[in-house]
Amino acid sequence: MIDHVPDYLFVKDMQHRYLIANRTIAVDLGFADPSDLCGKTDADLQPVERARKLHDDELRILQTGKPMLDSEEHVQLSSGTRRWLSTSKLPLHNAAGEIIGIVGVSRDITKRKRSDILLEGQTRVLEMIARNDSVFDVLNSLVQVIEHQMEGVFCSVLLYDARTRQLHHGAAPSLPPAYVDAIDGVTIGASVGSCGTAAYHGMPVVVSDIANDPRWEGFQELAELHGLRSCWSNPILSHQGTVLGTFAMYTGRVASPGAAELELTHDAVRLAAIAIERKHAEDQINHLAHHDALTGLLNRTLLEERIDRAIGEARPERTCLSLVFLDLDNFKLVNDSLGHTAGDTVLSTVARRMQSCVGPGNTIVRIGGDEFVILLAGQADDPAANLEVLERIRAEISKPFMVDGHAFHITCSMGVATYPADGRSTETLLINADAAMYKAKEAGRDNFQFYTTEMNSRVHGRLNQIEELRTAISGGEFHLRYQPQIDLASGRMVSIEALVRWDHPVKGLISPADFIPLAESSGLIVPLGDWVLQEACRQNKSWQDAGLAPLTVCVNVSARQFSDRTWVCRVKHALDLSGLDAGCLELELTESLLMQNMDQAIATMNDLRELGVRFAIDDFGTGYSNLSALKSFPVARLKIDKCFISNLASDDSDLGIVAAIISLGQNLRMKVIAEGVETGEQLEILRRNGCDEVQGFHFSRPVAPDVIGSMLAGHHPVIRPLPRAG
Ligand SMILES: Nc1nc2c(ncn2[C@@H]2O[C@H](COP(=O)(O)O[C@H]3[C@@H](O)[C@H](n4cnc5c(=O)[nH]c(N)nc54)O[C@@H]3COP(=O)(O)O)[C@@H](O)[C@H]2O)c(=O)[nH]1
Repeated sequence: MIDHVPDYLFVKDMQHRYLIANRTIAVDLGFADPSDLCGKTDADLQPVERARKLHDDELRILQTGKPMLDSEEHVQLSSGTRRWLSTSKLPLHNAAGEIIGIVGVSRDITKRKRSDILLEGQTRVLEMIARNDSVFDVLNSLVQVIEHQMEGVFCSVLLYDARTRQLHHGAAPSLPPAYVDAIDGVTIGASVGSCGTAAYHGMPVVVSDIANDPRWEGFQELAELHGLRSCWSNPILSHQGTVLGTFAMYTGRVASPGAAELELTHDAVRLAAIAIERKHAEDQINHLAHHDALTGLLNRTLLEERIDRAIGEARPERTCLSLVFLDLDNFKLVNDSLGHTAGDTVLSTVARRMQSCVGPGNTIVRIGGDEFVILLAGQADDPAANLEVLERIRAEISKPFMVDGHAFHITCSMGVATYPADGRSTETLLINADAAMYKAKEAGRDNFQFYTTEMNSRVHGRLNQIEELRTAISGGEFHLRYQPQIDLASGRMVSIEALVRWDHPVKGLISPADFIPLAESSGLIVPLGDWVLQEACRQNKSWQDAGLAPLTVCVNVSARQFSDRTWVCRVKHALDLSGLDAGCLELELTESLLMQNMDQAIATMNDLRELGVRFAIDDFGTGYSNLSALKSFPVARLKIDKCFISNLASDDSDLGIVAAIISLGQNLRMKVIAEGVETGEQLEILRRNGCDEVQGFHFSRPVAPDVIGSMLAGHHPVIRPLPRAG
C-alpha cells in the first residue's frame, strides 16, 4: 500500500540503514524495487556532503529523541532533476519506550517552493524598477528569476529600436556570449528567427525545432554551433501595444512550451514591459531636458559642455572651431503679424534648414527665442572653410516660407568667433561671437561678421553695464516714482503706476528706457523686478496705514519675470512682506508677453487672481493680439498705448483705433485707460469716446511718494480740475 503514496516513506535502524522504503523514494534514488534499498545507508546512496548532513540530523534525533519537522532542502535526484523536499523524521520506539530507529517522510514541495521563489524574484525585480536601477540590471535579474524556475531553459531579452527596426541585446546571462553578439542588431522581418519574427508580427512565435524551421534559415548553423535547438519568443508590448522588445526561452532539445512555461513567459513579459517603458520614459525626460521641444535641436543646457568638449578635443595648431551666433532678423514682426503658431513654424523650418547645411560632426543649439549657436569644426590652416557653410545657411534661411498660404521670407545675422584666435575659453568665444552678431545687425542685417578685436570695446561696455546694474541692485541705487491714474467719471486719482528710476552715483538719474532692456536681456530684471514689486507694495501699505484713501498700485512686469516658475510665490511674498491687500495691486503685462504662451499665461494669471491680484494689458494696440483670446485672460483694464494718443487730435486713424479699443474693452467688461495724455484736447476726445480713465503729463508726471501722499491728503494741487465735457 505504501508504494502508492506519492511521498517518500522510510524506516531506518540505529545504524541509519534503510529497513523499509516505499517505491517513490526507491525510484528517485535510482532503484526499480524498494527492497533494493534495504540495508543501505545514505553514504551508499547520496553525494558525500548530503550523506553527512542526513547522518548528522538523524544522529541528533536518535540521541535526543526530539523529532525534526518540515525541514526543507533542495536536492538533485539520480535522474539529474532537482526537487524541493519537506522532510520530517521522528524517533521510532519499542514497547519499552527505547529508541530503536527513525521513521521518515518527505514530501515534494517543488511547485509551492518555485512559486514562492518566483514571487520573491518578481518582487525583487519590481523593487529594482521602482529604485530606478539600470534597465539592463533589471532585465538580467528577471531572466535569472525565470531561468531558476525551469531547468535547461536559457532566456533572453532583446530591446527593439523602432527607428532602425533592429533588436539589440538586453539581457541573456546564460546564453553563450558569442551567440548573443551574433544576433545583436538583427533587423526584424517576417521570417527572422523566433525573436525577429515575433517582433515583426507583434505575436508569439514558437519554434520547437530550430534545425527544421524555415524561419530560422540563415541562423540555423549559428544555433547548432551553440547547442540551441528550440526557441519560443514573445513580443514585449507597451501598454499602447507597440513592440518594445522580445522575451525568448531557448532549450538544447526539440521542445514546445508547456502550461508552466507559458505562464512564466506571461509574467516575464509583463515585468520586462514595465522596466523597458520606464527606461523609455527616462530617456524621453532626458531628451526633453537637453533638447528644445519646438525644433528638436539641443537646448542651451548642453551648449557650454559641448563647446568645452570641442575645445578640449581640438589641437590648437591643427584644428579651429568656429562658434556662430545666429539671430533671425525682425522675427518679432512674424510673431506680431502672423501669430505665434506661424512663428513656431518658421523657427522649426529654420532649424531644419540649418541642419541640412552643417555636417554631422557639428552642433546647433537653440539658445532662446530666435537665437541659435552653431559649433563648426574646421582645419586651422583653412579657417575660411566654414565660410561656405555660413553662406549656405544664409541662403537656405532666406528661401521663401509658406505659412497659412502666405509666402514671405526672413533673413538672419550671424557673428563668428574662432578658436583659438578669438578666444581660448567657452565664455570668451560666446561673448565675441555675440559681439560679431551685433555688428552684423548694425551692418544692415542679412549678413555675417567675423569677430575683430575692435568689437571688444562694445562687449566690454556691455559687460561693464551688466556689472554696474548688478551692483546697483544690491547697493540700493533705485527708487520709485508714481504716476497718478484718474477716473474720468469722478475726477479722482484711483490708482498710480510705479515707475523705477536709477540714481547712478556718477551719471545721475537714468531712465528705465535705458536700463530695463539690459536688465531684461541679462536676467537682472528678476531681482530688480522683485525690489520694485516689494517697494511698491510697501509704499502703498504705508499710505493706507497713514489713513489715506486706498489706491491701487500698478507694477510693470517683464516677460522674464512672468515666465519664472516662482513668479506667483514672488508676488505672494511681496504681499505678505508688506501686508498689502492683494486687491490693491495691479500687474501690467504687455500683449506680446501674454501671447507668448497663452495657456501658461492664463494659468499663472488665474493663480494670482485667486489671491485677489488684478491685471492690466499695457501698451494695448501695439502688439499682436488674438482678439478672440482676449476674453480668456482675467484682465481688469486695457491700457491704450500712448502712441495712439499723441496725434489723437489730428490723426483720424488713431482716433478710429482708440474708439475701437474703448468699445472692445468695454464689451469685454474691462475698464479702458489711456496713457500719455498730455493735452486738454486729447482728454476731451477720450472723454467723448467714453474712455474710463486717463494717465499722462497733463495731470502729473511720475512723482516722488511724498507728492502722492500730499495728493491723497488733498494738500497738493497737482491734479488739475477736469474740464467738463461739451
Ligand atoms: N519691467 C519694468 N518696466 C518698467 C518699470 N518702470 C518703468 N518701466 C518701463 O520703462 C519704460 C519707460 O518708463 P518711464 O520712462 O518711466 O516712462 C513712463 C512714463 O513716464 C511715460 N509717460 C507717462 N505719461 C506720459 C505722457 O503724457 N507723455 C509721455 N511722453 N510719456 C509719458 O510712459 C511710461 C509708462 O509707460 P507704460 O509702462 O507703458 O505705462 C516704460 O516702458 C515702462 O513700462 C519697472 O519697474 N519694471
